Amino acid sequence: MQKLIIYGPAKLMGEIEVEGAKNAVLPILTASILAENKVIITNVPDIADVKHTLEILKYLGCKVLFENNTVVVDSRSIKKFVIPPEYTKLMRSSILFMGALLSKFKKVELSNQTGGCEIGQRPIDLHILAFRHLGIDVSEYDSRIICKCEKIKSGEIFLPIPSVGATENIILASIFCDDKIVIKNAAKEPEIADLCHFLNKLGAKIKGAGTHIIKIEGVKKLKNEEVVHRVIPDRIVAGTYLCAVAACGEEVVLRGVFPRHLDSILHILKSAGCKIKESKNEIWIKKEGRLKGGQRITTHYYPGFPTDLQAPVCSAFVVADGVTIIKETIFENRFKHIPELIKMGADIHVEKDIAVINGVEKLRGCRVFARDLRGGAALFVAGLCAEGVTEVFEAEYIDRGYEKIEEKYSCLGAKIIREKGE
Ligand SMILES: CC(=O)N[C@H]1[C@@H](OP(=O)(O)OP(=O)(O)OC[C@H]2O[C@@H](n3ccc(=O)[nH]c3=O)[C@H](O)[C@@H]2O)O[C@H](CO)[C@@H](O)[C@@H]1O
Ligand SMILES: C=C(OP(=O)(O)O)C(=O)O
Repeated sequence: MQKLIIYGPAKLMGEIEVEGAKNAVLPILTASILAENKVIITNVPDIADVKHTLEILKYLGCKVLFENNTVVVDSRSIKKFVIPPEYTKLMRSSILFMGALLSKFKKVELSNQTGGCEIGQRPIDLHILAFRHLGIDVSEYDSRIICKCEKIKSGEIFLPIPSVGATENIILASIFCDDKIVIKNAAKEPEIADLCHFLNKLGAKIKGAGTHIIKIEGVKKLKNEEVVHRVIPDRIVAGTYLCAVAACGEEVVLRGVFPRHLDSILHILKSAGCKIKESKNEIWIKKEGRLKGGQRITTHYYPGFPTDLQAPVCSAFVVADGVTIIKETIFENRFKHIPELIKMGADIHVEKDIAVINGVEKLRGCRVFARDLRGGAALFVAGLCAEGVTEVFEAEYIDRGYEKIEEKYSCLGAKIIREKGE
């Protein structure tokens, strides 16, 4: 078990380059099995979920190289369309191989036991309903899902919830459809636009990505040429840096970010007293004194406040002056960081999906356990601003989505070491 030992309180100063987005690179790597030639993907974060995806690609028969944040995938040798549970269990987004393998082979078989963090029930009913609507025969036996079809039929799909994963799976399954597929109430997250941008480079015909209506015109074949694609910056990693500066104070410049992807968190932190300036690819943040409470934060689909930043922002407002209310509307079980924050001295009351935070002057370091990725990041942020030593156990959760977190925050002046835990 990995643990991060943080010697707080830290003042964060300096400049940092934000890594590529986990939630964009995972579907893009999955989509790379469709390419007719090599793909070169740059700005790939060196995180556990990327390594797991590469393991699946290799298992399927792809040739894969990962060096210096660049992945080269050659899927011309891909042979398999069945993914065993030991691979799907590695992470949640293994479910996206359903759509990609269906496009490739018109059949796919995988375990419905996908891994990742337990933050809610996370059913895949909308993925399956949509597949059936496209003429795909979907059956489930012994926790395995088997999908097959002769062709992908045209049509319109209305998603009752703008699910990110369902939107991506439908897109991946649709690129060779017999005419046109329209997804209504599609998810608008920037990572979906990045996936579609990549697929269009490969030769797909997708319009409307980033809006609620996505139109896919089926193509017979993709282009046989090498494609290079740079993954968009990780808005959640960037948002976590912003929360850390808001919690600890001082002055940081985030480089290589898209500020427009971060509007919701920037708005909240500005209202809470942080000084922030944005330019095309940079955000400057300065925080002096205590953050102002009094904020009402409700998670929502993009461009609303992201559920993935709910835990990190919670750690920032734990030490704010005043009461802050956070409502989690996307996942049922995403407050697992709160009992750990309370151990550190936070004053938080949870009633169903609402957390009421009475800001305290300071936190004190102690032993805490990460229970999921973003909850782990929240404990890391809390450890940075706490007095004394915080040990964050089960740091493997954090490693799913943050590249070398201790090294990056050390560059900003924090004192952190990583150790094998007990
Ligand atoms: C790899 C990736 O990109 N993960 C992100 C993706 O997860 P993921 O794609 O799993 O999230 P979804 O947008 O699908 O889930 C949103 C809500 O819809 C529900 N739902 C979803 C599908 C379905 O078939 N039925 C159903 O009821 C889920 O339980 C959840 O309550 O979007 C989430 C919401 O922004 C983020 O927290 C995750 O970081
Ligand atoms: C919940 C997350 O990821 P995943 O959907 O991969 O579990 C996340 O990135 O916060």
